[in-house]
Amino acid sequence: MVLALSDVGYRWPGRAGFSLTVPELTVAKAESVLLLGESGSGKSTLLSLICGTILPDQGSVTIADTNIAKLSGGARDRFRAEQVGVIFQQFNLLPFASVTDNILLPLRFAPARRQRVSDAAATAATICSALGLPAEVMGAKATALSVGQQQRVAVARALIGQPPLIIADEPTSALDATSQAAFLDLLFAQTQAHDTSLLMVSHDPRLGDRFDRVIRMEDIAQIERAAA
Ligand SMILES: Nc1ncnc2c1ncn2[C@@H]1O[C@H](COP(=O)(O)OP(=O)(O)OP(=O)(O)O)[C@@H](O)[C@H]1O
Repeated sequence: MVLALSDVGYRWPGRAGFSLTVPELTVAKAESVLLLGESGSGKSTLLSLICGTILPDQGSVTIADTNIAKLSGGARDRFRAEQVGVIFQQFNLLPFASVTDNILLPLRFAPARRQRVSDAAATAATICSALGLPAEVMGAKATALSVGQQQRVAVARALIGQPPLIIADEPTSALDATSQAAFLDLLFAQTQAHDTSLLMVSHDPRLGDRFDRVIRMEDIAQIERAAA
């Protein structure tokens, strides 16, 4: 398994009203999984647990056979950079850095991932071209791009150096239906070419037929929500 959660429990510090429990969640190598859930059902909390930006109060989150809670903070940051490509809802690009520098950013913290890329700038350009980004934009600042182009840069940054797992948090929410379909075509072409596992979060069930498996927050997690 590329990703395995077992008996995970989490409560935000100081927020007694909300708790999330996930008995089991797995994603296999090369598998694509769509995770559906209502707003407030804990999807972002779950992704933070998977990325190791928060640690479970109980249970384990295992990526590529490593329990991420067992790593020290710095080692966990490096491990995440090596193993996980993340596409956030807001893309989180560095606004004043060039497109190329934004894409190469995760490699700075991930020597093994860096080693899979012999010529980093050329690889960034190849991925961008596969994602339909014109070569002229490579030197442009991220802020100069359209939303659709920024989204492709975020995808290229997640894909570079072939991390085994891609986590995507509502990456299509800013797009119309046609652009959504085109975006998923590009994303799947890349993940399938490299046997990359994909866990994507959305509230849109219409995306489901593109994925190997669709799961719902209410089926995999128990959420406790009490009035504050
Ligand atoms: N950083 C945080 N600190 C404290 N509480 C938080 C934090 N992030 C989320 N929560 C709380 O956790 C609960 C679940 O929120 P979460 O963002 O995980 O849900 P979601 O399914 O991702 O929602 P949405 O689809 O609206 O993004 C909410 O009660 C929220 O207030």
